[in-house]
Amino acid sequence: MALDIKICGLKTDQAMAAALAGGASHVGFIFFAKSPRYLEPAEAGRLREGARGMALAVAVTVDAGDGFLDEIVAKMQPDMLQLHGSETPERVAEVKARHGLPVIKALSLSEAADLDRIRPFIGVADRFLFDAKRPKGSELPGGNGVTFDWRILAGLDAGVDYMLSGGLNAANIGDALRLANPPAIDISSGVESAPGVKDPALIEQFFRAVRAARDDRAA
Ligand SMILES: O=C(O)c1ccccc1NCC(=O)[C@H](O)[C@H](O)COP(=O)(O)O
Repeated sequence: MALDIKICGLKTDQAMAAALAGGASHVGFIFFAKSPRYLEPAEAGRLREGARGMALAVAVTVDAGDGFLDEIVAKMQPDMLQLHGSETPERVAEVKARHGLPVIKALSLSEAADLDRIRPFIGVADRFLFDAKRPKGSELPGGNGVTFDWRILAGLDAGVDYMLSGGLNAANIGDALRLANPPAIDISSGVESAPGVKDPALIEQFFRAVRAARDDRAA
């Protein structure tokens, strides 16, 4: 089974080049002003050009209004939108209809009961991104480098398409793939040398770890 890999929070040509060289299927850009990964839509538009035809460009927003979404779509031309706030199923449907783009809905999980929150979005969101809950004191809904108990995904209805996210890195990706067997994975701070600073060497190391884990499973 193919594994989609999203490298999120890209800000530089060097990090983009490393993500594409490793085989990223998705590249993500953050439009949340408090994030150290924030990019202006026009700059994200410039960077995403380098990925055209190689990886899908994802615009990550948090409870964004129509005006900001319109600007992002016009200046960046994303292939997908990731809604990473407290958007309702109705808002997800509205955003999809307004922009005609597939939507990834991010949901934070910490216990099996949280899986119930997925149900109202089924048939509305095109894909889910399951992340950890934000730690106390963090202003960021994502990009916190925190994992959740991947074993709760065993209770997920078959056929729910999702990206496993939250605190992944080269050291734990083997366990994550073994325990959850996700169709897609997403990583941000695990390939950074400091908040918001992607490290091409860490990106390369992550892809190597993914390949090694998959080779082990195939053997
Ligand atoms: O990364 C951010 O700064 C961010 C800020 C606001 C909303 C979402 C954000 N990130 C979204 C992502 O898809 C991250 O890749 C995801 O949360 C995992 O991050 P990490 O735990 O650092 O790998």
